[in-house]
Amino acid sequence: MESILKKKFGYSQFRPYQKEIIEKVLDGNDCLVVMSTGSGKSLCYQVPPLVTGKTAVVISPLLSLMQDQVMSLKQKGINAEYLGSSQTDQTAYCQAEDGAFDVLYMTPEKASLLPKRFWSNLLNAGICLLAVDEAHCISEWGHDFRKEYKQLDVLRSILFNVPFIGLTATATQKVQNDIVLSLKMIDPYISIGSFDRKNLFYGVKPCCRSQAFLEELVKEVTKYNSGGGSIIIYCTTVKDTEQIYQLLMDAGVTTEMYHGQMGSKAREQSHRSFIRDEVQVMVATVAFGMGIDKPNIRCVIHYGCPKSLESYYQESGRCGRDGLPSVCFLYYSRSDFAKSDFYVAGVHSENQRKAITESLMAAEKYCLLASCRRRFLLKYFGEQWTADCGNCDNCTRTKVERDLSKESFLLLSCIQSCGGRWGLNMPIDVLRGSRSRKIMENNFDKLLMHGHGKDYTVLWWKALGGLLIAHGYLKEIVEDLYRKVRVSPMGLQYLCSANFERQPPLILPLTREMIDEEDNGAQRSSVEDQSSIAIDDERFSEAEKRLYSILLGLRMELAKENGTAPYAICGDQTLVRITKTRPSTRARLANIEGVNQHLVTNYGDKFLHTISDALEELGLSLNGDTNAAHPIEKVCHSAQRNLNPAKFDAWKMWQISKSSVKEVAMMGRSGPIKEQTVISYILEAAQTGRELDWARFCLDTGLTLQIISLIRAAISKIGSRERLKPIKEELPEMVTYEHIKTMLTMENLNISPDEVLSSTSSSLLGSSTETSIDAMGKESLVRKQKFNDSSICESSPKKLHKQEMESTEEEREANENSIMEFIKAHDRISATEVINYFNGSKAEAVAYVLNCLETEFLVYKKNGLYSAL
Ligand SMILES: Nc1ncnc2c1ncn2[C@@H]1O[C@H](COP(=O)(O)OP(=O)(O)OP(=O)(O)O)[C@@H](O)[C@H]1O
Repeated sequence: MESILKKKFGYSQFRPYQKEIIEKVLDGNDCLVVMSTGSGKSLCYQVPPLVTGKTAVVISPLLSLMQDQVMSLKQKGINAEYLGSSQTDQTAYCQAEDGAFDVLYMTPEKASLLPKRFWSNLLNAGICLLAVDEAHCISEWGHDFRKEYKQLDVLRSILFNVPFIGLTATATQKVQNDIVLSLKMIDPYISIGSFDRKNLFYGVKPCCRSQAFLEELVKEVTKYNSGGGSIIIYCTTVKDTEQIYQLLMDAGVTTEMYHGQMGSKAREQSHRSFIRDEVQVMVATVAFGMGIDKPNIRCVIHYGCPKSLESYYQESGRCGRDGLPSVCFLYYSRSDFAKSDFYVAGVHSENQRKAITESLMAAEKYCLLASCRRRFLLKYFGEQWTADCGNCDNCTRTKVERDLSKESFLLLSCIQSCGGRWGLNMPIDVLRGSRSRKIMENNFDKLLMHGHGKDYTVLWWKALGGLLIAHGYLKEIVEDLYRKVRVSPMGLQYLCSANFERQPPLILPLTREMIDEEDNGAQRSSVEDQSSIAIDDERFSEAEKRLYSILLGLRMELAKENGTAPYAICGDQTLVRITKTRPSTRARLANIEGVNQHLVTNYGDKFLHTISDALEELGLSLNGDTNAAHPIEKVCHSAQRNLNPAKFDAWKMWQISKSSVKEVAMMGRSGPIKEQTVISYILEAAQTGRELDWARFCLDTGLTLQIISLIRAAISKIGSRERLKPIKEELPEMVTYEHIKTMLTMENLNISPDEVLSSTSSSLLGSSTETSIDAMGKESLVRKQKFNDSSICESSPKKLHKQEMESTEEEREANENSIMEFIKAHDRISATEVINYFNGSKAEAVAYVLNCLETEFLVYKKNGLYSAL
């Protein structure tokens, strides 16, 4: 399975839950998968057909989504197709029933209309699973119920022995039960992952629909747009969509628009140009919801509160699917919360009407919150999360807290005196001294607190109401589809402990609305400070930024040539890794996380040539930061610790000014210092998170692969790496304390010395080896006689060590098969170990075969260690 994962998808390891789910499906179990948006659910049904050679049938709600997925899979060399009304290829149907496709998508309508003969033919050819994507659509309790999904149960009796998988990102317990029952699942394996999307920043702000606000919004979008990523602005109405689209276009931001009143051709066109990166900004209604599978959306803005918290989670979840930091903003106005009548119109089922009203209430609460938004979201989906996330507006904003005992007492006692039969409007009107007919009829003008709340606006009181609900002093219920607010037992307790003159302190954080209201709405129309959340630019140098944009151009060109979307060629994060790594060979390219075999075979040479052509002008070297090839778990330890000026100077001179250790030693702040001291200063800088060119550092300090293996042998002999002295005592004089410290520091920082040193030694091997590998392309596995070519690199550091080995051990010669066998038997083995083992062949030749095996996707290297694929 791992081999399929790397070859077809370019990934070196499964994400949490994926492997278990795939194994369960392969064992024939039904499965229910509830995992966050962008967590990688699709892989759970895309891998089994590649393992079994049988078709996976996938039910998906939208044609556009199916088309995008098919396009993406084709770029991975996976045979995929969809059946639906817009399928123009008539042969697709016949091929589908013959089992010609690995993955076959269809809408629920299509699935229930296909004749039995189709299914029995496909069953004969082989079906490995039936996946129901967006499975929450099957449930009336779900936020997006679709009646066509209900008919899918007929397939159960036809596909009796085929495992069914239901997949969704949003399912409460009720919805989960409904999915299992509706799909007639038998003892399903249920996998529920976290709903947390760590890379997303959540922000909310009240807005008024003024011209000034819209202008601010346009400014904001323009700013994000200049950062390069894609943006979606979701509007709640077609009118808003058209207005914002026009404003953006007038401001010179090339934008697409998508809503239900557009013709299907126009919508398709709009969708396509957004997906293909021809435009960066999309203004849309939620009609442009589920179908978006674009990984590099950096910002999702909701202009207007969505109809439910589930929808918000789904729609904002389109953001940052490639795992890079991205932001989700929600701009609401109070009138958005009064739309439940509109949403329930035409819905006959009482259950569904209640579910819709409650979901809107949850979205309202999310908007009005003064505490951590992520915690609220996760709690809503049943996850316990106690800490503040530090990655939402409420966590990052300086909290303004105040004693609101007087105001809270007034509101609580007024709600209690009004009999708990109303929403917030009535008690607030009483507090503000209204003499409306309703108030007079109910004698509420006689209440003690009547008119005592005039100092604050209606909106301020509503915000306080929301705050008291969030803190448990009030509770909101839905009765006969009306929202009512009552004092909770905790609120009653508070009322009992207080009276009109004196109340115990009640310190609460002010919500943004309250602050804005107190400032007389001075900031209400602006989107201001949210923009301070900068998207990490991956810490590119200027030259790397230019290379990245050249590679973006190449990807776009390749996508156009192949009629596909740039992200289907490879994701942005993969492109970042290619930029940082700057591979010189197909093997190095293949090794990069996210690069699959299809890319290497079809576009590999174009990438390599583009990189090598650009480098000279940009002043960058080939085979740059080889550790950037894989996702690195961030090393935090002491990363933020400051360095003292002498250490910082030493690091700066070496890393930035590119001086040698010797030169730095000569130019110490207060006179020359020892080279050993310089080395330890630089290593300390690396430990505090500063960048270091490890390849140059190893060269400068004389650390070689041979020394690394000697140090490793010494460590394994004494069984500890804690103290340097015993290690040093096991080693020849030539190995210094600085060598040992450097190797240990690299390993502590999760940097593989083997990887860094193989890259330096293979660049030392000169271009003849590299070119011959490239020129031989796909059938390039090396022949035996090449190994004995003694002209290659007489001075390789490995040679000395190999001579030592040769004198004591039998000679083992390397060839493609013997190396493969060796790696299979010793999973996760370093290049040095392979080279040392094959003592009958030259080190360079062994490295060369390893390179070729890697290009062929027969072996895979991670953290400098090889595994067989
Ligand atoms: N094992 C993996 N390693 C790295 N990336 C992965 C892995 N599995 C999936 N991905 C990537 O994660 C992204 C999201 O995956 P996917 O589209 O399957 O999400 P999803 O869970 O179906 O989301 P949604 O519910 O929003 O449709 C894709 O770009 C996919 O290629």
